[in-house]
Amino acid sequence: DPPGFPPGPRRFPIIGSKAVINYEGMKEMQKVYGDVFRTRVGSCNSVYICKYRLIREAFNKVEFSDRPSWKFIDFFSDGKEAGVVFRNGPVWVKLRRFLLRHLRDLGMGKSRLDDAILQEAQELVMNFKNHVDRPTNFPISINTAILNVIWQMVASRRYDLNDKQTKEFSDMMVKYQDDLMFLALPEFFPWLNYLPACITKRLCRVEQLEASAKLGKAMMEEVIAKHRENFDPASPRDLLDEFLLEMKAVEDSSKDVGDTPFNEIDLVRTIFDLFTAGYDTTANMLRWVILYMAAYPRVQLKVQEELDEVVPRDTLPSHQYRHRLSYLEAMIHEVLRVSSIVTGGVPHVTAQDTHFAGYFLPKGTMISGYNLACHMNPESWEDPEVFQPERFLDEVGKFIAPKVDFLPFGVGKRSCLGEALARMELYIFSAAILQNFKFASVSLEQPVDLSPRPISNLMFPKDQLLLITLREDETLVTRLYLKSLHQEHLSHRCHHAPPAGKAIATTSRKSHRHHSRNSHRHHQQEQPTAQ
Ligand code: HEM
Repeated sequence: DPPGFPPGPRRFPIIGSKAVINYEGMKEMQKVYGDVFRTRVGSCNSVYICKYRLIREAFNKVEFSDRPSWKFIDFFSDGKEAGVVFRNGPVWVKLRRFLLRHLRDLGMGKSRLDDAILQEAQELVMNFKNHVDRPTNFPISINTAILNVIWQMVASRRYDLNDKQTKEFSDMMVKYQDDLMFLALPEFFPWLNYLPACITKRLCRVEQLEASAKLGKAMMEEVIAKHRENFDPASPRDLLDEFLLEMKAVEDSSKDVGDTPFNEIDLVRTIFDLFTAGYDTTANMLRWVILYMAAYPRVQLKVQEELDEVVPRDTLPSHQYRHRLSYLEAMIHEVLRVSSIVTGGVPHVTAQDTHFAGYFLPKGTMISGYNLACHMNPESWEDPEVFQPERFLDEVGKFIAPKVDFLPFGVGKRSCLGEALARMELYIFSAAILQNFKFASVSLEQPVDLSPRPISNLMFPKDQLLLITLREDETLVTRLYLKSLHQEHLSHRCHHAPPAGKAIATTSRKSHRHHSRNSHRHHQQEQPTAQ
């Protein structure tokens, strides 16, 4: 390590050092080495920043805003640097600005895209009905709904839930992400390059990746070709049209426009980037929401009571209801916090030699803003391991947006481009399914498994069986049981709650709700019945 480099665990030749693989591992290293430390995988150093203030300070600086120039990342674009996620310099700046502007204009986080998401939510609810009353895995329709929202935004197109091509595409995206990790191996273990080519190829899953990339590219190219056929420069319909418009401007320009992202390769890769960045993340966040609701039935019930109070049962929860659904918003924030789905963020590298937090970081040092450390910081979050949506509510039950130690979408110049879209999707999809369904573990003997399935820097939930039931179909017995459970809970927390049995017989649904809505300030932690 160069002089002044952050400290870290002992390094060994070839393999590197102890790595951060989970929360406990991170905490242990933070305790020994401080908020900024180094690990080493093979021959690559990686610096972890584990304090919110420092992550924000670093990621707001240009010199911390580059991505690693990994050759394997450009596999999809035939080895050419392209797209937005792993792009650096002025071309990245141009492309990021273009995307942000048009995503905003297309209604990201506003009402226009709201309609597209509502349509998908309706389809999702219809599809979930096929999975009720028997143990089921997460319905695959979650993937299709999320894919369709991106397709609508990019190319005004949606696919049927049962469409064969969608299934192929969705499988390909998941497989591509998993396989890509293997292609990364020679980047960290350069000696692999000296093995016979056929062995390295097999080890790095090159053939599988080639097949996935071919399929992905063919689909993108088909969509682009169709768009070109009826492209009207006077009225761009979607992001793809806006991109074609920029490409035309570059072609028509008599001046030298310098390096530009507006060309065919960047177009295909940028669309692919939006899928890789926005599909698995959002789909798995929705799965986390479902799992946490199944594990914490009382939280689920409170979300549903609030929904019943604010949104008419026969109406889908469009964005106009959002500001009145404080508990739902708090629940989503709490799931974002505890799941910390993009745990280590997407890697950055230093663009030049730099000094930071008392250390020297040479150009090209890989930096990870470790958001899980912030999300579990006891200085900001009381009992951080406890799942408690109430922490995001003020004393009158109104949602309060967190100001520090909350960065599921990153922070600074490279922060998530699709944050507003992802938030809108999480809100509408969670509200729509919780309005209609109840989620539970299959049995008390088979509790919900909230331990993550870590894949590189991501924390995805594990596949598992769940029980989905229709809310309208709840038998009177279940309803009474749930009410008594709830009432019992209130009488534990809230001294003025009436005795459980009596409340069922005499309390009207409205006043019952009144108790539950006002009681969250008395609540401590809701114990999961299934955990
Ligand atoms: C719950 C869902 C999502 C989560 C948790 C999430 C999280 C993140 C995080 C942590 C980063 C890295 C920030 C950094 O490097 O400092 C990121 C980058 C990015 N995200 Fe998201 N994201 C989500 C959904 C989406 C969606 C729906 C889209 C768009 C369709 C999207 C597009 C992007 C892009 C393009 C980048 C790279 C930005 C750049 O390098 O300039 N994300 N996201």
